[in-house]
Amino acid sequence: MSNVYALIGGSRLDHLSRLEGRMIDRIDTPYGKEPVELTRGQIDGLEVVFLSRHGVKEKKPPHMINYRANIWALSTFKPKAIIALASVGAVLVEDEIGTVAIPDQIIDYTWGRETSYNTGKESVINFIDFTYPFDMDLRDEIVRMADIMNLPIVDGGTYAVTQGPRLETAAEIDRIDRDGGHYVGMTLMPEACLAKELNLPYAAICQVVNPAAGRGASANSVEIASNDEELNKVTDQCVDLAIKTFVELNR
Ligand SMILES: CSC[C@H]1O[C@H](OP(=O)(O)O)[C@H](O)[C@@H]1O
Ligand code: HPA
Repeated sequence: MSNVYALIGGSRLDHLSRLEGRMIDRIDTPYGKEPVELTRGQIDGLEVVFLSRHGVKEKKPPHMINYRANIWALSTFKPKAIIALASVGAVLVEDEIGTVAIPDQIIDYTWGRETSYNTGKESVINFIDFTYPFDMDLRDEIVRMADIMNLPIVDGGTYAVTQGPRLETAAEIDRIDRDGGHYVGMTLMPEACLAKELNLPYAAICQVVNPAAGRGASANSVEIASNDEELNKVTDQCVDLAIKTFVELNR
């Protein structure tokens, strides 16, 4: 098989209509009975495997996603890079709805999730270096491609991962702000550290869909409606940015 690149779609993208020669794989993993459904195909001559993080038919809320199975299933294709799309709330008021950010740091506030492939039965524990949670070369490539595409993005920022599925309180967002968080979402952990344990270059493209709790006009202004044209346009731009980055990496 030629080089394969992996795209993870989040709450705003559960299928990739641009895939040609589409094939569906259901991958069994050691991490639960349910196989992980992946879609494979070509875009611009490139082999792409697509994962809908929340599932295909049944939608798993962020705290119930089987992250270990998802990343394991992707790893069976030995992807050269994984780009994850994620919707976020903006902690800072200057980051308006529609802002695209390429985060470079993570603060993890989740609990009770399976965060490792270490089982306690191995003779060697895999203590990964997680100083820089995203693959910096892949991040740089995404940022460079956004520049070539003339797509405005925020280069960097800290993604705070909350447990969900409830949204945060205003005080929790104030705390995240004091801690140095810029974007808030519920899914990039443990996705990022599991990818790192398996040595898979992983980076994220985040799309702001609402001001975080207490930072916007309304109490709960999460806007994930799939019929919102402006937001859909930005999601398409994020997909385009990911695919063009893959094409560039493959040159
Ligand atoms: C009401 S927030 C919805 C959902 O959006 C984000 O998911 P994803 O990263 O898959 O786009 C967020 O983390 C929540 O899970
Ligand atoms: N909080 C947590 N996750 C989110 C948000 C939010 O405000 N918006 C989109 N995903």
